[in-house]
Amino acid sequence: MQHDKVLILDFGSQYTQLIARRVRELNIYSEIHPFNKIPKNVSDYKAVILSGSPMSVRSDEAFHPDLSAIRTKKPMLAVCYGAQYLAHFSGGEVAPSNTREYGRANLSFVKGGETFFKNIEKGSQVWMSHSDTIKSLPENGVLLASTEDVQNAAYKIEGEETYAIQFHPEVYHSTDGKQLLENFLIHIAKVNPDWTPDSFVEETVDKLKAQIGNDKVVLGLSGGVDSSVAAMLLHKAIGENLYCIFVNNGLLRKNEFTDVLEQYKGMGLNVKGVDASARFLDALAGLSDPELKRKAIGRVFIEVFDDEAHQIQDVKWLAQGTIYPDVIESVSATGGPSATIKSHHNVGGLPDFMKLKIVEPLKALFKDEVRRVGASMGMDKALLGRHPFPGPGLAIRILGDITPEKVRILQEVDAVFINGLKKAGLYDKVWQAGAILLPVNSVGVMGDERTYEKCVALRAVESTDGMTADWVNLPYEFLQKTSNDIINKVKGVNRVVYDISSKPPATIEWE
Ligand SMILES: Nc1ncnc2c1ncn2[C@@H]1O[C@H](COP(=O)(O)OP(=O)(O)OP(=O)(O)O)[C@@H](O)[C@H]1O
Ligand SMILES: O=c1[nH]c(=O)c2[nH+]cn([C@@H]3O[C@H](COP(=O)(O)O)[C@@H](O)[C@H]3O)c2[nH]1
Ligand SMILES: NC(=O)CC[C@H](N)C(=O)O
Ligand SMILES: [Mg+2]
Repeated sequence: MQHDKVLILDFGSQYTQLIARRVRELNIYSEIHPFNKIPKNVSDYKAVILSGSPMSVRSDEAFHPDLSAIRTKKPMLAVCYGAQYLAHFSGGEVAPSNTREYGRANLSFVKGGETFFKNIEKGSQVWMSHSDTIKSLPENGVLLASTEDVQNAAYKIEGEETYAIQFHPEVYHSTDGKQLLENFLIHIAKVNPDWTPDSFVEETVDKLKAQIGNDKVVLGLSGGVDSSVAAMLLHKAIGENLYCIFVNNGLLRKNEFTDVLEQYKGMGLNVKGVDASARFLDALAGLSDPELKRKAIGRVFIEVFDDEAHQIQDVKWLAQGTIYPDVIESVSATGGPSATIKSHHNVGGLPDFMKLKIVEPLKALFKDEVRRVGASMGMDKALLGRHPFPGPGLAIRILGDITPEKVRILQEVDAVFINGLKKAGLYDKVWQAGAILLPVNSVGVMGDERTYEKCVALRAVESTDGMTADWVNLPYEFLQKTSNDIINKVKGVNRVVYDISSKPPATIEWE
């Protein structure tokens, strides 16, 4: 059966895959292509979406593809850079904006009677991430919506099925984003929502069987959602030939090594715990640059997996629970032009000395999709509900260099915070939480004595996919009690602060 297809042209936005994923939620099939490789058969697509970009249209190197095969021939939706692009090169004006426009905004004006804004009202929350702004609309531009700071937040071109928006409908925090995509794709472009993906589990297990055959696979298992779901998929595909390795990198949460090993009992998986704390801490000694720390950790992980693979013998594959956000923030996914934000420890390829091939069955999915895949395999709710915890662990929450004493302090602080959330019934209302040890000492007074001790920050965010996030409005009473508990129980800390930054412009982790 032939499905209607949507073409997404990638200008390197962090969110391009998120556009594809929102489209997928509407049961519509889409393909992402780099902006400079527009497919020849454009007529096969029912609609085109232009993504955002780290590039500025005002730059000499601005991405400037020839869209004549698309414009006026196909319904087109231009997002952020796309919207600026249409304005800048067609008689409008784009300029650097006076104030930085990142994060939440609300529509203060919505033109009535427009299918594009069907079921979306004035006041609707939209998410911004840009530093250029559209000063004047292109030729035949008609204003469709504004926010308080952005006059030209949405426009269409009269006489065409061309729409442009400055905000990002693909991110979860644009509350009517999905509705807007539905309005454009289904009601304007008349795309048939007939693409229900075949059961991901069934399809993936078949693919894994064909790919791996009778080979042996080593899998990095972390206790987290992604690697556990990847392990279950591989277990279904290759059974006994899957060897799971859980590494203690010395940067786990308090008691996590034993707790996690305990949790896997009874799941039918073959799991081995490897304590490599000393190796990791040695590799990190003296490093304080975030990227150098991440790369050192990535390297030691691979060394440990490699050693284990040699012991098992004849291992051909290394499996990881890598998911899409790990990939997009580390490298440019479609060979396109996105910026590296931070190097996730599990991405970036294998060193030459290691001969294992990589298998990553969840690489195209987002966290909440992974959770749904896990649920469809009947996995434990508590495991699936666990907050994400980064592979480099506390190393990227101890700003600056790492010492065993700093790890101890942060493990204690983190345990007070996380156990407190659980006790207060708040854990499941938060997407991810943790504590950060700042490289700052401040003066305090305890029992009439002067102290000069560490400051910790608490971070709790809500998100669906980790790509955008907002800080959680934790009750004051809870923050008050947690702060007291931390300062009273954890020696070496005399000050607690709460992080109130959204992503973007901040990230969830501090490094
Ligand atoms: N301590 C560890 N031991 C072995 N492998 C690990 C460890 N930590 C991370 N990994 C590997 O790195 C991958 C990425 O880690 P990441 O934290 O993003 O995912 P996760 O731990 O599976 O899930 P979650 O995001 O819910 O914590 C994991 O899927 C796993 O393959
Ligand atoms: O396995 C991982 N290896 C990493 O190197 C890494 N860096 C960030 N994260 C997790 O990714 C999500 C987004 O984090 P950021 O907003 O800090 O980029 C959050 O859930 C982070 O905890 C990592 N996970
Ligand atoms: N997210 C985007 O597409 C940003 C576009 C452009 N780089 C800006 O900063 O305005
Ligand atoms: Mg993890």
